Amino acid sequence: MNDHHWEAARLAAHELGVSIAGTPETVSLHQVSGRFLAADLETRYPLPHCATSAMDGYAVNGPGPWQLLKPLATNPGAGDEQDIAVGEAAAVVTGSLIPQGATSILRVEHSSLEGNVLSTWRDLPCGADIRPAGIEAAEGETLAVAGTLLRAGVIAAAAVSGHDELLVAATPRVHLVFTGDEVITSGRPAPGQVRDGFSPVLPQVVAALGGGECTTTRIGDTLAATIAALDSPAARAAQIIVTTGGTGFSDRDFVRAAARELDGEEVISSIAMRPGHPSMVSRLPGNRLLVALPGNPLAALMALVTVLDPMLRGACGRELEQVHTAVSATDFPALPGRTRLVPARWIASTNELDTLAPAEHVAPAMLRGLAAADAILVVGPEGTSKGAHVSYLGLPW
Ligand SMILES: Nc1nc2c(c(=O)[nH]1)N[C@H]1C(S)=C(S)[C@@H](COP(=O)(O)OP(=O)(O)OC[C@H]3O[C@@H](n4cnc5c(N)ncnc54)[C@H](O)[C@@H]3O)O[C@H]1N2
Ligand code: MOO
Repeated sequence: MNDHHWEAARLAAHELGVSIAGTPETVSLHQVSGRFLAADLETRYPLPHCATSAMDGYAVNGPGPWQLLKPLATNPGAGDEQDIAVGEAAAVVTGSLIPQGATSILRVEHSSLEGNVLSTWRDLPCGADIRPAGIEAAEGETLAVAGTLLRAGVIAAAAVSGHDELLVAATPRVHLVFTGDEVITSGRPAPGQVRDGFSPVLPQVVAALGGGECTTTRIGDTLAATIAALDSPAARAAQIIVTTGGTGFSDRDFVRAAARELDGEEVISSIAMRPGHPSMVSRLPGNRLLVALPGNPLAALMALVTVLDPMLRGACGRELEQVHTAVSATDFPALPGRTRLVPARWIASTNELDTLAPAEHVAPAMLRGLAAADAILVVGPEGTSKGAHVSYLGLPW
């Protein structure tokens, strides 16, 4: 078996994702939540596009007291703003256009009105509470770059900067195949059975990473069932097929053999990582990618972080996530030929960088450590020592 280095596996998976990226599509702002921008988001006009009042009160010209020309404000946009000369004022509300001649806005709570003479006991600097046109952004200024996840803040900014629809990355179609005769989906497992840790989370994780809604199927451990699952109409309609389990070399593991039977080209045979070593990526006919995650639950999720996240990023026009740097709370001895991925927690420290401590219960078949984790330590084969820098990735879900 020819191991891919961990970094090389990530890069290869990202490139494979790029190779299956679909044509970006234009989608209504009301439907873009959770999608990824396919082009930089630029303002269509200056923000704000006209000078407006930031407060309810009075537009005034020069120092007070002022003659109030217009005691009642009209709605912003009514188009009946009145020019004011030095010593004059006109009522405004928040968002009103600034009348010609106004030098500042006097807040209503800082004003007193006797007859039509308006005054204030406060200092009123020139420009106070006037929102000048373009103060937030010029026309054509970039608010978010291609690859940004469209969430509330960006979508709202797109709306107020003049967009009705956005160009978003195409959603790669993903088909999930859960293998294992012993895997049950509810209740208490009998001896030899296990509860399925993948089907309750993989669809959501795939969707969050840009894969949209998945199709899923569950199969037992036979070669025929595995071939049929990789060649079913749903699997043939998908661009990425993800299997769980069956990556090993026992007479009960069929994913590699099934991929070969279907003329798959094994691009990644295994990854020099722990856990997750038997992960496999194959290119199936029809420009479809097979990501085979191991059955051990932590191994599968660390393989997902290593391969599926980069692949979906590539397919959605996003960059590979760069690893970050923290301080290691513990020694990790060298482990020649293996990169370790270890669920970890932030701990209080006085270091210049934040400190990550490995979680407990992080063997390949355990999920307890991941359940408590804030991040994933990435420890190279050379290991690291307490207090030294160490790489980490955020949790992608
Ligand atoms: N002789 C060797 N045995 C194993 C090796 C090895 O190098 N030599 N590698 C080990 C490693 S590392 C891993 S990882 C696993 C890979 O196993 P498979 O991908 O073939 O997966 P299975 O054999 O089908 O299952 C392994 C394990 O995971 C449990 N499982 C499967 N599906 C689920 C699920 N949906 N939810 C929870 N748990 C699941 C399954 O019951 C098994 O216990 O092989 C090692 N063996
Ligand atoms: O590497 Mo396996 O992937 O330890 O469970």
